[in-house]
Amino acid sequence: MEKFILALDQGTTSSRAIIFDHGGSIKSIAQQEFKQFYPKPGWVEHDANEIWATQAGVVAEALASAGLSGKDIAGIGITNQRETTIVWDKETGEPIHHAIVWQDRRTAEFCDTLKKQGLAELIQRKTGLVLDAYFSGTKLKSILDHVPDARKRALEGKLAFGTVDTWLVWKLTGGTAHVTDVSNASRTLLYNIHTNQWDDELLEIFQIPRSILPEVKSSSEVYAETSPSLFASRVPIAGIAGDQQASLFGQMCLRPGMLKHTYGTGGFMVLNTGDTPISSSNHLLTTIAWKIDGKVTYALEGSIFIAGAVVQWLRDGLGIIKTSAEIESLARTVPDNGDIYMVPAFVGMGAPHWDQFARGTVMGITRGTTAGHFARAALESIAFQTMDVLEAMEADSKIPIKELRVDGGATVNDTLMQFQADILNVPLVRPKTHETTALGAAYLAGLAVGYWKDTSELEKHWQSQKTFHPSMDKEKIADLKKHWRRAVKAGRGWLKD
Ligand SMILES: Nc1ncnc2c1ncn2[C@@H]1O[C@H](COP(=O)(O)OP(=O)(O)O)[C@@H](O)[C@H]1O
Ligand SMILES: O=P(O)(O)OC[C@H](O)CO
Repeated sequence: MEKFILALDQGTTSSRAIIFDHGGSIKSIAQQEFKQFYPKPGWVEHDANEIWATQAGVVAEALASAGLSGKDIAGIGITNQRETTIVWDKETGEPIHHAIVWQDRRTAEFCDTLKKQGLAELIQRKTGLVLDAYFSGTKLKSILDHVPDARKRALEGKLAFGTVDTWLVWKLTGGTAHVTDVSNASRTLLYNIHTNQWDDELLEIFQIPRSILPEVKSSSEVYAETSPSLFASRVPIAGIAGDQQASLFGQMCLRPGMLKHTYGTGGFMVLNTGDTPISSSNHLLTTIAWKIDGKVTYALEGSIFIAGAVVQWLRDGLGIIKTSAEIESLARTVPDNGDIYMVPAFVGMGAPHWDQFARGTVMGITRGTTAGHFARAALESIAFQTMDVLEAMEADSKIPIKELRVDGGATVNDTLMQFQADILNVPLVRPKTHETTALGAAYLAGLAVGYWKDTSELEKHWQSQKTFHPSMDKEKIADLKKHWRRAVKAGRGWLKD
């Protein structure tokens, strides 16, 4: 009987379950949004139990709508919002605190203190990361420091830390497996990407007891089987990768020099650099793409904190659109941005600026400014940020970028895609399968259980749906860039005097 691969794609705003067939096509899909908590300005939390409940719910829904059960699934792949930090009690399985989300800025001051102690260079050398509140290490420290007795219980071996992948595997296995994969571990500030181990010196700097950490595995292997209480038959959990690395894999960027950009809540450009960890001179991250069959593949990454989230803000914060899709028709009510520039530094700025204390700005407002201009400026802000990262990527890799493969929720927006191709002066290629992140996780799992033979079989699945060709004149591009740069400058360091 025909079998399928189930991918769990646990994103920042929603949990998705997608069932893929042998040709890499979607058999069924289910998605559920969950609640975002903003307890203080700059803080972002999730309820880890709700993450699990929505994830389990969409798995049941996807199976039911395809008319399948656990016995039809050859393997499960997991991909997840990265860096988001969860700590739970090993005995009860209860989280001891809300998950602190990757966007959360509460540890910015602590990062600054470490910078003043001159530790940024050492940390970057070992982890490939910029010392920033974005990553898990300082979030984990904050939970251990603020939840009563947490540090003591951690030292007694009673607590478990995990990124979302680890939490999902723990729940799927009924609390028997405490594992993560290299791609997620490489986002913690605690993992040495050169020795491929948790690093004692880093653990000391961030005051993290080793006993709380999961075991680090490859991205494609059978980690464990699902608990008998979940499905009628046990299903192997066989692939794990952080969502941006999974999308690089799903986009079949398997060779050095290939890159993709994902437009989700944030925006993430990732370049495959092969077996060489390239150290960035332009404020990008050196990170692990995946480890398969004992071989580690490295990547360069430019992380933008707010991409599609600016559209959500227009919808939920300002209320000037009712659905995300409406931004496109609203933006088209005006011929151009009317000289409005929006910099959505709502949680500081990531690559290549790395300013924890920047905040959002809208520059150039006049009496003639309309909601249409706001919509256009919001879309353009996503594209301008991507441009900044692409320029850093070209400077670091010395590779002129000839085309950009794109994916993620905001790529349905043709106006954004065309403006992006224009401002980059590079063709944008949107693949047929929008769900490349989930597909990447499915591929990693399917390879581990022999569902697919090798990556050359998978490469045949990748197909372009549409290419956006650049068509803007150079003077116009230069003018837009100049104004964008001035707007970015205006919001830099806003929280500092
Ligand atoms: N038509 C659209 N135009 C622009 N952005 C959109 C559109 N539709 C959805 N989005 C944005 O896409 C994002 C969701 O993409 P997704 O890849 O599901 O993200 P995540 O994995 O981070 O949850 C949201 O931030 C949403 O605002
Ligand atoms: O949920 P996404 O798709 O915006 O991805 C979040 C990233 O993994 C954060 O590093």
